[in-house]
Amino acid sequence: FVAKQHSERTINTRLNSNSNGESDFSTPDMGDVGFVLLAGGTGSRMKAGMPKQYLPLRGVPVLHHSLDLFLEKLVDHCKSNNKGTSSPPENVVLVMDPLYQPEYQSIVDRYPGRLEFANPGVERQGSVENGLNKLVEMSKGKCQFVAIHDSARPLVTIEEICNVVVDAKEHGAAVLGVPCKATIKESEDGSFVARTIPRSKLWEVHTPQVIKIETLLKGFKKVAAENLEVTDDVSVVEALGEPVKLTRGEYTNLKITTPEDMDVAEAILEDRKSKPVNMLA
Ligand SMILES: C[C@](O)(CO)[C@H](O)COP(=O)(O)O
Repeated sequence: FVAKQHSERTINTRLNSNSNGESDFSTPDMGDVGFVLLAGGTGSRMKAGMPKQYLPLRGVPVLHHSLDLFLEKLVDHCKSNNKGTSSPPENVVLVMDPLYQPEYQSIVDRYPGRLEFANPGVERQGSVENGLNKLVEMSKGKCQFVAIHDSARPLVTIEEICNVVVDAKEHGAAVLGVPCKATIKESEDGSFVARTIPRSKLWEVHTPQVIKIETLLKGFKKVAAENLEVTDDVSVVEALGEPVKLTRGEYTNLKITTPEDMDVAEAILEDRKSKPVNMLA
């Protein structure tokens, strides 16, 4: 009996639902949230001959996991939760190198008005700007918030997405993250330690990063005018001096960067026994 109870609890924790099959977290209205999926990178650290977002993970390219989540699983989740009070997301922009776009045209055609391409910029911020402009255009101003996600983070969960959207709606901007486990040292020259940053203050941030569109547009202007270097999206909000909520995420939301990350991601998906991504195969 104890073993049965334990295994039921484990399963329910994994699925994040109670015994009635309802989720244990709140599902926000996603009707005014658009998704920008960044898949324009070259993945040079992977040394795989092709960008990491196209490498096979559980039989489908890495980026399909996020596409499937935003276009199918999250939509199903919103429809089946909160008794119809959470409308599903309607707009997804896929930022992708024009070289690869023809290969993905048939997938885009399967979601008319819901999925569109944007071209990458030179840096991350350029790609985000292009994706955001496309989102504003395709949603005809309906989207108030943008959720920016790295296609190299295929393990993000519906619960994490719901939590970060809830926080962004309350605070204007929110980012998924986890407290740092390692001690982080700073170096000026890459050879010697300059200082150690108190670990209790450090968070490793992930994506999606969810931001009010109006704020992000304002932030882009400041970043361009002051030539600021930003490596993530909420930095733009920080530059404006506006608050960014840290939403506690999962350590499993890793960014596939080097070859061993693929093995870890495969193992996590195997452990979750997650539903296969077959609609895009
Ligand atoms: C946004 C990010 O995932 C936060 O950890 C990270 O900064 C992205 O870096 P990338 O070099 O644009 O992949």
